[in-house]
Amino acid sequence: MTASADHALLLLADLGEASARAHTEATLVPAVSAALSRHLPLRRLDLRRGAAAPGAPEVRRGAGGETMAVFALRDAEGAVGCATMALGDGAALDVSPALLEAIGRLLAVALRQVQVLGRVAAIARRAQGEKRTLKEELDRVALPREVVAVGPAMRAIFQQMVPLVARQDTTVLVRGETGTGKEVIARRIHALSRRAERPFLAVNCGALPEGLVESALFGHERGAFTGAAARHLGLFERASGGTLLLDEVGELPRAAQAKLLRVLQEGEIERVGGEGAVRVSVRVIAATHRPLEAMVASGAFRDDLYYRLQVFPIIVPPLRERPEDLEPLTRVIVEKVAATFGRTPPRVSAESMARLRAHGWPGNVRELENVIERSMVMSTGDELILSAPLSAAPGATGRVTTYREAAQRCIEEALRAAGGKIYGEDGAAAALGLKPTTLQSKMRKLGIRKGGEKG
Ligand SMILES: Nc1ncnc2c1ncn2[C@@H]1O[C@H](COP(=O)(O)OP(=O)(O)OP(=O)(O)O)[C@@H](O)[C@H]1O
Repeated sequence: MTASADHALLLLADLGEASARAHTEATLVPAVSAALSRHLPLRRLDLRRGAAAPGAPEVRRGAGGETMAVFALRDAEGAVGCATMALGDGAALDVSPALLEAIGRLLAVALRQVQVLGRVAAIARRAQGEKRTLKEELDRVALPREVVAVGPAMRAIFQQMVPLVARQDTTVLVRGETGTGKEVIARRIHALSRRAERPFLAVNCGALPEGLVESALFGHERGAFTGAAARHLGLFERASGGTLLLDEVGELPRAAQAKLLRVLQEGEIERVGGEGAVRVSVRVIAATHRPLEAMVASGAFRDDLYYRLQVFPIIVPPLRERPEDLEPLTRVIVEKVAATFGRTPPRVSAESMARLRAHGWPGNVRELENVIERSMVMSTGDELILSAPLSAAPGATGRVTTYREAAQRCIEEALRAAGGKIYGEDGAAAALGLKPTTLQSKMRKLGIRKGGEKG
């Protein structure tokens, strides 16, 4: 008995439909097995990609009375593999070589199709993965909303230099006037570095009392000096694995400079009163607004340390040299201050912006923050009324909030103007209207050294 033409057509139609629905090899075999079972006493179906098949379909009796039909999976493009069907009793009579060949063609097409679909799915998965990685990378390097870098100089710093240097452990020297955003840059480098999960610590070297500089940075052992009641870990050890910002690095006394050089070169510190070296892994970012070259020339700053720090300098331009940043900075700061006041951000009129543009900003972004904060306190409506004058005092950085800071700044400026000289008619004491000894005592209390060296 031969399968009727109708029966064969129905079988092939069912098989074609079932295979078209399968998208993976794993779902193809059960789907086509189910379709075949509706027309034949199918016990097992085995599809083997790449396996050699007989030239013409073979039908033979297998062990246990089964009928085994072995035929090639071949389509217009060539051979794909081999199929074996185990059929129940008497089926042999129902499967003609022509029907087996037709089944073999349909299955070959189906196998090629799931193979292509598999490849497409893999490509899509990879593309998805790449898109995610790319997006993660973009998110990672994208600036947080509150950091403004619109002008070309700041864009180059935040989009090119910072991501580049963040990947390595290089020492970075950030130079720029006070309040330009040196610490913002240092934090960004840390955030994009492999140390991001470890601490970021910042210290203003100029604010450390001279006698305590080394202990603050490198720590001390118990009993290292009077008052050292217990072992104290310095900033280098506390920043372990992370980043340490040494702000106003030019203010470090020479002895501390030598120790800093050792950390940078050998990755080792020695606690004050300690006997051995302690290994530390800390990325150092130094910052300064001082002309380090002049300090090297005068001997106040070690030249070897200077060259070690200069490996990757980042120069931050003052706010007056990046007018493109002023308006977005104003907007961001107005929003930030409004949020802390729990208010809706007021509007900044064109006239106010013009006034802000005309200002010189000696205290840079910090001064702008201060001006906006002060103006916000005074303007209660929905428009920002700028304080007049803009800054509390010409040249003020806008950050001076305590007597200590004001006094420090005042003395530092007088010392700078007098070239570090305290005594004499052209000395800082005379300029401040103080007795030299009074000035010296104030300097000691405030931790100020003359001209950044030992005072
Ligand atoms: N690009 C910027 N976008 C937004 N805010 C900024 C930006 N630059 C600086 N600021 C803000 O200005 C203030 C001063 O910045 P920062 O402390 O980084 O300056 P600095 O150069 O380190 O100052 P100093 O020389 O006094 O140490 C901070 O409150 C900071 O958030």
